[in-house]
Amino acid sequence: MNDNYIIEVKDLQKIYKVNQRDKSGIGAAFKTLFKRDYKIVEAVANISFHIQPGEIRGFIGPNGAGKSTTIKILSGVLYPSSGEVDVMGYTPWLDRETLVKRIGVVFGQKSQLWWDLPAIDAFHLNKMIYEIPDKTFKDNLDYFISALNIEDVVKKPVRQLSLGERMKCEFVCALLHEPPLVFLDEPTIGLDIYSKEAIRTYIKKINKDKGTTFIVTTHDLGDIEDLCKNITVINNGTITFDDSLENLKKYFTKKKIIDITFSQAVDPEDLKDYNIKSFNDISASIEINLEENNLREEIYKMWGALPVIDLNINNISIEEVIKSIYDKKLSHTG
Ligand SMILES: Nc1ncnc2c1ncn2[C@@H]1O[C@H](COP(=O)(O)OP(=O)(O)OP(=O)(O)O)[C@@H](O)[C@H]1O
Repeated sequence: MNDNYIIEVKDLQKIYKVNQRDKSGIGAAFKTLFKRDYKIVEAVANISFHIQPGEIRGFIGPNGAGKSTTIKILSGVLYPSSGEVDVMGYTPWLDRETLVKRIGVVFGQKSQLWWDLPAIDAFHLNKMIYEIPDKTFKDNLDYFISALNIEDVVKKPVRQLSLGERMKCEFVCALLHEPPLVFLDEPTIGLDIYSKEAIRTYIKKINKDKGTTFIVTTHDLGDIEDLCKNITVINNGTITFDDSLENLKKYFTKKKIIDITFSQAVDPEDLKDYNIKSFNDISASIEINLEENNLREEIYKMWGALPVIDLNINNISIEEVIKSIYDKKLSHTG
């Protein structure tokens, strides 16, 4: 496989065989003891992609798209049904023990810390598990404590920490053994905007200082916009977009959203010639395609024909952009 990539995935497929029962109840349960019906779920359908060292890659998709299944295969937790995967020279499901020492995982919704113990104790436990040399452990601990400003935080029992403080400790726990590759699963879920911003700042700092590659799985598009240069979108088990965020946005610079407020209720019939994104009698959001329409003319036309009191011209939001990929209105692999 290609030495320039930290992860290379070729034609990866994962099929789950799910036990099916037509009816509920004891009778149906008894019947399945003798005759089982199975349904095949193709969670990952022959996907291929690669990631370069030092990237912060967004790996996103709607619920049930196949993200967790793919990440579990990449981290050696699951066997695939077919395909090839190379993670830092290892085949994850065959070399799990070695690979585990070279990767880190942070789950926004699952803690690796011990509830009743201070985080510093969990860090020392990880030192033993990962056989981190004394000096590396001390240097990394000093680096993270100072970078994340958690000198006092690490000494308190985890149950007394705020979610933001706990997340910082989760990061330290996952990174003390200096893994070159870290999987982040919803790293900012439940955090307030300041803590989200702080966590994103630390991810970027660690990526810059240590060259750590991060794979970020998230439904928070703020994480993607702030952190990731490249994104891979998976939907129904297939990759529908795999390129830079910049190229993704380029598709949409030809479109503008006009948010209009009316002085009185408007009949939706009066807007029938427009591509309406939302409408509620006294306000509307209208999408204008600049390749087909002249923005200036459209605005003059609206102003003349409708009781407009306020009007704002906006770019398409990242949410709209990603939604159009999820809705399969756009697919592209770079
Ligand atoms: N152990 C399993 N057995 C059977 N089907 C499974 C199993 N794990 C996942 N699936 C199915 O595979 C598909 C992909 O699931 P997966 O958990 O990978 O999605 P996801 O993108 O991580 O979703 P979410 O954002 O909701 O976590 C779904 O249809 C799911 O129901």
